[in-house]
Amino acid sequence: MAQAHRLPSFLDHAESIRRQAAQYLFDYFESSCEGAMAVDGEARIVWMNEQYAQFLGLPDAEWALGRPVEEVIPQSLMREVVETGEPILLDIMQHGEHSPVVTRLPLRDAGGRVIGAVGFVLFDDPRSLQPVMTKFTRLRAELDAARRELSESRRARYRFEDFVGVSAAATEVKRQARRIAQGGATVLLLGETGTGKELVAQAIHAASARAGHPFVGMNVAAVPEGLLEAEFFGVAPGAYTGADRRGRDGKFKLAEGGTLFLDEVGDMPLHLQAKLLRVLQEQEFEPVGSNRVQRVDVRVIAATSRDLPAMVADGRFRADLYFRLNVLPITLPPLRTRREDLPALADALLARIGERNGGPRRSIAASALEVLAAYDWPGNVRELANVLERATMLSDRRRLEAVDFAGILAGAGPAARPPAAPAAAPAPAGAGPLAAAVAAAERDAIRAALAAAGGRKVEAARILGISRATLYEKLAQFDAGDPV
Ligand SMILES: Nc1ncnc2c1ncn2[C@@H]1O[C@H](COP(=O)(O)OP(=O)(O)OP(=O)(O)O)[C@@H](O)[C@H]1O
Repeated sequence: MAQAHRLPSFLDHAESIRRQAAQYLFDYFESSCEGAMAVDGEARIVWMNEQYAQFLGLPDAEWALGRPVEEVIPQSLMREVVETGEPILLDIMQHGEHSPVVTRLPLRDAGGRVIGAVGFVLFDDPRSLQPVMTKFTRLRAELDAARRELSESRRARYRFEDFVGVSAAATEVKRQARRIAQGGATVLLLGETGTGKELVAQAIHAASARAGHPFVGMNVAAVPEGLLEAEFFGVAPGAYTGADRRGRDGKFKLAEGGTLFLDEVGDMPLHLQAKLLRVLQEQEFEPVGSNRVQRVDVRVIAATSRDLPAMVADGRFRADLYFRLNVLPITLPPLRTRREDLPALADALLARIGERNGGPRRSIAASALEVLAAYDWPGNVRELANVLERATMLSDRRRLEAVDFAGILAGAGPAARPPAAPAAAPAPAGAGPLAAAVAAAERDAIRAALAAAGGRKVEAARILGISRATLYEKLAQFDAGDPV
């Protein structure tokens, strides 16, 4: 029974169904479309239905038989189909006032030789295709916009002028970074969270010979470990099923010719450290699921808030990779060791906030700066920007006073408490819409956790009971200026 499909009677039966299907399909097409015709191997018309004859304005279909196709339809491409043996599946043919949508297929004999062609007029007007065309045009516009946005996001946003600081430590960072920008060597940026490592990385790229090429950033700690290798090196076509089956480029490929910023490189799993070392040394790698070596020309700027030498000593970070990365280290000083930068930073950040949110340009009073100077800033400049943004949202004063920071820095410890306010007591920190209060509470919790963890994000995430990735997401939202 299992072999029934090999029996001659079954094969006859199958062939008869196939023939009926072919006939039915042809009849259906012929009657439902606007016109149909066939030509022989010399492109002479051998058949045409009456609808088509009428459409073309001929006396009748028989009149066309035996004539070269161009004599009846001057712009026909049926001869091309016969000569090339290639179908023209969808085309718009100009015929007088009409622009019918047509399809043309070669006809072959049992030996595969082209013996003619058949053509159908699918619609007499391409407007019938309008819904499809509208959708196509919209999708293409969306794709173009997404591509533009992507290339925009691969451009460095910051330059050295954006790195604010007059202290000796800040000036030294800028001097070193400017010098390093000229060469092409790997750079290692060290410093606590929010000290400006990414800003400096972008500035180095923008001042380097690679400025015209992409700047691609990647936060190693924010990507789940299982996805890191694909994220870095890409995936070969066919390596995965589903959405990734066609393969995709990794960050190294995307950064070709430019700079790859690897944030939190200390969080890189050991097995990938070897692959990273190879790219740094040989400028080559293999995508996931491929053994074809790809070459890249990418400058790597790595950053970490971790103590890499201690990690090397513990065996959690490869010594050879550390030495390879540590050729040109730059340490960004924490904000609490350069409080003299606070006035200039507050000024620049208030200008940035004003530009983004609109409204009057705010300034900051000396009394308020005193309050800020007394605080420890575990989240460094990022935290300062967040605190200033909240103060501008909670206060209408154009010149922010100490009292405007009272509720905001209250959770930050006695050192940060402002002197007793002479003016009316400020509104409680939570007054306002619920979403804003929840967001503010979230920020306070994150700030407190970062303070307790001495600025180490992995530890702060543990205290908060959230994943590292979630913490990074929230910090990024704060950077993006999500209202709180
Ligand atoms: N010296 C500075 N002048 C002006 N803005 C700064 C400075 N340093 C940091 N910032 C701002 O602070 C925010 C955080 O900076 P950045 O993301 O570069 O820090 P990071 O050290 O890379 O932090 P993380 O380690 O958490 O990724 C950004 O909005 C950045 O523009």
